[in-house]
Amino acid sequence: MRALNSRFVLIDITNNAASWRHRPRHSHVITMAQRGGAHQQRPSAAPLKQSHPSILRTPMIRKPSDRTTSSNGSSLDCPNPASTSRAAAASACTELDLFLEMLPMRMRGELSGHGEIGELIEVVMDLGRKPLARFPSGDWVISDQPVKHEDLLHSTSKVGDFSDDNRSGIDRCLHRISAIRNRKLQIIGLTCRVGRAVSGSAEIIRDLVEGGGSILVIGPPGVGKTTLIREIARMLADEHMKRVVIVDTSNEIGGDGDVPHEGIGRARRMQVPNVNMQHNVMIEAVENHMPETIIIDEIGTELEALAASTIAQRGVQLVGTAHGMTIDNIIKNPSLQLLVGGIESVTLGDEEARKRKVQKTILERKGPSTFTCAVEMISKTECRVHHRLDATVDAILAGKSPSFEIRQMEHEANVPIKSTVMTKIDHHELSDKLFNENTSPDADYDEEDEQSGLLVNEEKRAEVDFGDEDEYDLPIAKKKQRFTGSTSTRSSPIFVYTYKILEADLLQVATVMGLEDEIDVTDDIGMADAILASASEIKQNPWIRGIAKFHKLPMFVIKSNTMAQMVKAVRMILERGSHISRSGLVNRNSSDIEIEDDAPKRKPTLEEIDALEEVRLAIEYIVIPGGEPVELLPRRSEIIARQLELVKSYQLDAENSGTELNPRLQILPHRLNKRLAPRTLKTTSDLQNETGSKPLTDSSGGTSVTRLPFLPE
Ligand SMILES: Nc1ncnc2c1ncn2[C@@H]1O[C@H](COP(=O)(O)OP(=O)(O)OP(=O)(O)O)[C@@H](O)[C@H]1O
Repeated sequence: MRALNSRFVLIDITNNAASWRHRPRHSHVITMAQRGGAHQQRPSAAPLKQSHPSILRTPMIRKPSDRTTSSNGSSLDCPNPASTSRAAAASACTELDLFLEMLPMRMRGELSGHGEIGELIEVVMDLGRKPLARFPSGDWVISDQPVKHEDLLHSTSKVGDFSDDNRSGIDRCLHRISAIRNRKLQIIGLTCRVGRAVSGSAEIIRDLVEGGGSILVIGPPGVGKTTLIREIARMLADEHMKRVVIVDTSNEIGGDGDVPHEGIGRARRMQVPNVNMQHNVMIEAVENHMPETIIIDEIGTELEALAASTIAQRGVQLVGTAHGMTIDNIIKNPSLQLLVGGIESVTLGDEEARKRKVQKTILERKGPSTFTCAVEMISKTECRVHHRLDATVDAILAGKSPSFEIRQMEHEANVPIKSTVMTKIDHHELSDKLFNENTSPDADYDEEDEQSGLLVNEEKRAEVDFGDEDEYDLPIAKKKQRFTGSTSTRSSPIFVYTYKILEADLLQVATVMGLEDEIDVTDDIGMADAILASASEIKQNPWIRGIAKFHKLPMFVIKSNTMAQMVKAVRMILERGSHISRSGLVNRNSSDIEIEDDAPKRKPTLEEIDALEEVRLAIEYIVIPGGEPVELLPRRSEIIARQLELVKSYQLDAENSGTELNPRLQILPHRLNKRLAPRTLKTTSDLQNETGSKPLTDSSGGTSVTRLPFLPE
């Protein structure tokens, strides 16, 4: 079993992997042999190695007459689409051959001999740079000769017109060719992605697809979202005889050209003339073509989210994708919030707040979420399933841990092999959970599993995970530079090795503080300048201290993974790193450097807690992600002073927007001066004297404020 994070309770619902190897009812993996006809196996003489057995392809018919000679005398494996009709070429060659043919001759020769050519993901051609091929195993330099204008011209001449989103394709193929232009709009770079219909790729969520609910697929670029929903379209149209309409904004699901690719089966495809019209076409699909299911790739704007919610309200099953790592990203994205029902801040009465045991100002879901369930794609063969999206959103907004199921699939056979139901919980909740609960985190789930024919392990087992990987993490790009800086003038950032703290959170905080060039993360402890860990993890795993000692690294410890603590940690790490050498960063007394809470030493009153929580929620859910100001409730002046401290600890600005008798803060989406000035905490009278209704200046006295950058989706 793979190592899991200690913040999860893991209940393995499979006794062994074999119990999941049986297919869900009615399901079968469609292989090329089973589908026959157009999906027959490639003749063994085919020149290109294709390692994935379930990739749909047109049959390879190779006759001597098919071989053509290019202008430079080279022999090609496929007929030249320019000399025959594109449709004929498509049926006579594999799509990969057509893809390779689009590349300049010198690159084609090198690339087609590569051992992993069947798994090629992308070819990247940037003017004046060496052309690169991206494989699952990593990037590969195709040629030492830099890309020339002629190379780009050759490739663009082989593809269709570029639409306003700078994307194009090859007729009846699923490849996506994306252009980068210079300021004169000339093409100076191309990203050529190999598109494939991967039969069986939707087996991992077959039960959700067949269940008829709307499904939101989330994942980072390139993880396989489009491939998954293409297969869902085919599955629903061909196996379940549903009326499926695909709104194909970039022709990526159904391929380029007017006749859609066979990978979508009987599903119909509507093209979108202009990316800004995607939402119109979504509504048109429902109004004109009586679909039972609508498939839509890349819901990215508020209008598209609105159209999706309209479609869902009309009882049509919706399968859509959005960029983002987790549902939390969608909640924090103001354009996409609607997909999860929208969010509002609600102020409860004293009585209600006491009854619910929550602070007075809480965040709540505004309405029903557009999608029934959500799938967070971790990789092409692994995903997290949130069976009830609204319950997940409610849990996140209430600061609780959502329940989800992790599913894995055998790569080659596209057969689901493992499923685990998980709840992410805090350590102090852990022991209660382990000893007081004998039930699954989601009691309804057992029933559903049994109904859907999944074998459920009788002895559901709760485990604490002590592995290295955070299941809720997704990998991010990490720089691998060694810090060799001497003293005050370090040119490279300080590298932090985080332990059980999301690297993305740390980077996000650094970006918000404008310090992204000064601090970075590394997963190589040998390269790190400091370790940042959470106190609860260190309690669980005291050996981390040994590692820190061995590498002579200072260890900064935060008590909770809040943004405010992270801001303080960044500041402290940089303060220490900015004026001392690497050896100076060593924590000589080898004790942890604790990041103190901003909270007062005395026990805070309920009113204070309520007021500070109001600030935290407003900043983390509205001001930072939405870039909007938030006006807080009127408070007593001492409390406002505490709120202001907290606002400033996020490096944000605030103004007094109330009256003298009824002061209240408005948090502004401006960040304070980037310089690491010591914090000066203002008293309430300072606040009233200084601000009136004007924005507060920061401690450096500067009044110019820059707009807070939007956080990545
Ligand atoms: N199950 C799979 N097996 C093999 N290859 C796959 C699979 N899923 C996707 N791929 C390949 O991975 C690449 C990226 O896939 P895809 O375009 O579906 O990703 P995406 O998440 O939609 O990306 P983006 O968000 O950038 O549009 C493609 O080359 C595709 O052929």
